Amino acid sequence: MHAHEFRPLADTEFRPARDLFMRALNLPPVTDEMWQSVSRTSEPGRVFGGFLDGELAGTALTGTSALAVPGGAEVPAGAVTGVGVRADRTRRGVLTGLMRAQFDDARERGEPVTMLHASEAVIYERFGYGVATRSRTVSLDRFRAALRPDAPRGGRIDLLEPEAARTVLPDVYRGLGLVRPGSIVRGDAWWDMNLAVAPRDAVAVVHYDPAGVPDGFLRYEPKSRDHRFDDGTVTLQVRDLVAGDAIAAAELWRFLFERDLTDRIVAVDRPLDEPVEWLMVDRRACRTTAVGDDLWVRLVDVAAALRARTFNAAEPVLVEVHDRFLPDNEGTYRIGPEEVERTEQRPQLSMDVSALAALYLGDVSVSALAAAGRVQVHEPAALPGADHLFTTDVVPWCGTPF
Ligand SMILES: CC(=O)SCCNC(=O)CCNC(=O)[C@H](O)C(C)(C)COP(=O)(O)OP(=O)(O)OC[C@H]1O[C@@H](n2cnc3c(N)ncnc32)[C@H](O)[C@@H]1OP(=O)(O)O
Repeated sequence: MHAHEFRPLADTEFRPARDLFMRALNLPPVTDEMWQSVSRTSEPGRVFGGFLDGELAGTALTGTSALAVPGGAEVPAGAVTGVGVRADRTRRGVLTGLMRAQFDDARERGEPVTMLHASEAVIYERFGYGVATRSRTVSLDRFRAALRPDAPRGGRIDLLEPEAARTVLPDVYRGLGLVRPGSIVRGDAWWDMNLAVAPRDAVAVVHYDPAGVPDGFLRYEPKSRDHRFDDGTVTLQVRDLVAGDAIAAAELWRFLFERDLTDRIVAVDRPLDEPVEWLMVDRRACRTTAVGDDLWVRLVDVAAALRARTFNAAEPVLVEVHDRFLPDNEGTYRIGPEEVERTEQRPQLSMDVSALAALYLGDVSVSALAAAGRVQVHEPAALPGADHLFTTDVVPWCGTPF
């Protein structure tokens, strides 16, 4: 038996922890130069170490952020990342202890929610996480990708000088506000790291409305193949496109479609309902090549998390929540537009807290989870009302890797 210990790491331990994480992902340790940009993501008190017999065996860190929920509130939320356990120390409960340390810390800080992007889909459900947003990858044939004449038009687009991206883009993102449920606050450390890891040929552009106010931006990287060895096609890889309205979005796509020396545009992490095809003369020039789970959410404090979002007008529904990892969340909740309260009444529905997390931002319906056996229905008449309560008019989307 090993002696387990879990604690926040001291500043001097941040870099060894980062190297351990990189090795767990089969990546090389960070260089001194990279550490300059990455180190700020290690917030004092929020980098956790898991020790076996006194030796660092695993790590996980939380970034301080906030999550937009249905109704528009921004809920304080811990962004969990940097999770890794030494390959020779896995399956000894190190991740389990790190998760518990993170949830305790989130509760102490009054964060009712934690969130992450998962390396594998089978890791986090046991800790109560559920898939709360999904995203798609689109691939566009640039030579067929003309916009329809009735596509929204307006404003102007400016290229950013590479050095200006770090100062301009955070302000533009902040100015837009969190554009959908599922969008998250990007702190300074996030921008430091993301711009530092971008390749040197990365391009950023900003869209301005007719009054000169920035209302959207885009970052992409041209990937060219050398025509002496193969067909020499060039793909623009779009990593970040956030727009405040339909005009900015259409203009940013137009900018991509009109790029010279470009054969293909591939955009990752896009909202499922983004109307790119509807903007195009030839909608088949846009193919969805992947749809995947995006943001995983954990309701660390179920009542506080549910109270932070709005629900549609409908009769309250009585939901029994199972939570093996954080059992003080267990119980029956009356969930309605006016109140979320614990109750001793008999539940109409039962579900694991991971299923409730999947419902939280409106990405999936209660009925769909019931059909999959993830929600147990004791009173079938309650199901349509529960669907209506949780439904949102906007498809949730995160769009921020971390
Ligand atoms: C948010 C992010 O940062 S995502 C990045 C996650 N990191 C990685 O994928 C790096 C490579 N993998 C690793 O470092 C480790 O294998 C981890 C972190 C995934 C798991 O760490 P471990 O210390 O082995 O987990 P731990 O021993 O606490 O396992 C808890 C349970 O989860 C299960 N489990 C853990 N990882 C996996 C997995 N990848 N696939 C299936 N089951 C898993 C264990 O079998 C165990 O089950 P049990 O309780 O029924 O026995």
